[in-house]
Amino acid sequence: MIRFENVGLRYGVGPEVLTDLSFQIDPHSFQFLTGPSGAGKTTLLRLLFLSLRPTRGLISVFGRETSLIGKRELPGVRRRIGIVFQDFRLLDHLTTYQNVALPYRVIGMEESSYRADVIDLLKWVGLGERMHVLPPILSGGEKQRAAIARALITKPELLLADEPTGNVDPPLARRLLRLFIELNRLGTAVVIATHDLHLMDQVDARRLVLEDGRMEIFT
Ligand SMILES: Nc1ncnc2c1ncn2[C@@H]1O[C@H](COP(=O)(O)OP(=O)(O)OP(=O)(O)O)[C@@H](O)[C@H]1O
Repeated sequence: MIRFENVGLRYGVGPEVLTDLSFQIDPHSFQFLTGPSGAGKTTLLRLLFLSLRPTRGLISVFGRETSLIGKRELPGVRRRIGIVFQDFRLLDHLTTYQNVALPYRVIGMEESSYRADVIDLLKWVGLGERMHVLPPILSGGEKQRAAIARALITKPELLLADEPTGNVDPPLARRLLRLFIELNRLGTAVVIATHDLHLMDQVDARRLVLEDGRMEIFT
């Protein structure tokens, strides 16, 4: 599904933040991406989401080499990937429902064709009662779940989540983890960036560990 071959990444003229990364992410797989603060987890997620290009090496996504994917094709490839950002990135002037429906709205779909899906998904993440409120009055955990629902609405083949339990208490973190596991069971490959050891200890999953720009894999 995703393949990195000797990938290196530097920002501008700075030092290499990621060095010689070679690994694969398989369809339907579940893995954590971890490592100390500043190790490059967010940078790696941005490479996976095609919002950054490697400075050397090759990345292929869904069987296509990313350097050959043109700007006009990018939205189509990205629709197959869901991403939950560390800072949620919800639009404050749209309700929870409208935020989650946004990926459909931007491609001009009729509301009647997705309304029931959006409502079902909001119920699934426990926001059935909060769908008509604006994000500024949601709690941190509710925002987190709204961001997760928005990432899932297009039924992505790959879900990327950056510290998805960073702002929530342990019971909610466990609930979110169960949600990701359930999603994975339904067929989506999942990559969760986290440095929450307690969270990782709850699942027997592959760990991609970044340290000093290099990756070690524990299966
Ligand atoms: N836009 C940027 N320009 C220059 N340097 C950057 C940029 N973004 C990140 N860096 C640097 O790249 C390195 C990796 O950062 P990154 O945010 O990917 O790490 P991280 O593992 O996600 O950290 P954290 O766990 O604290 O979120 C850091 O040294 C950071 O300062």
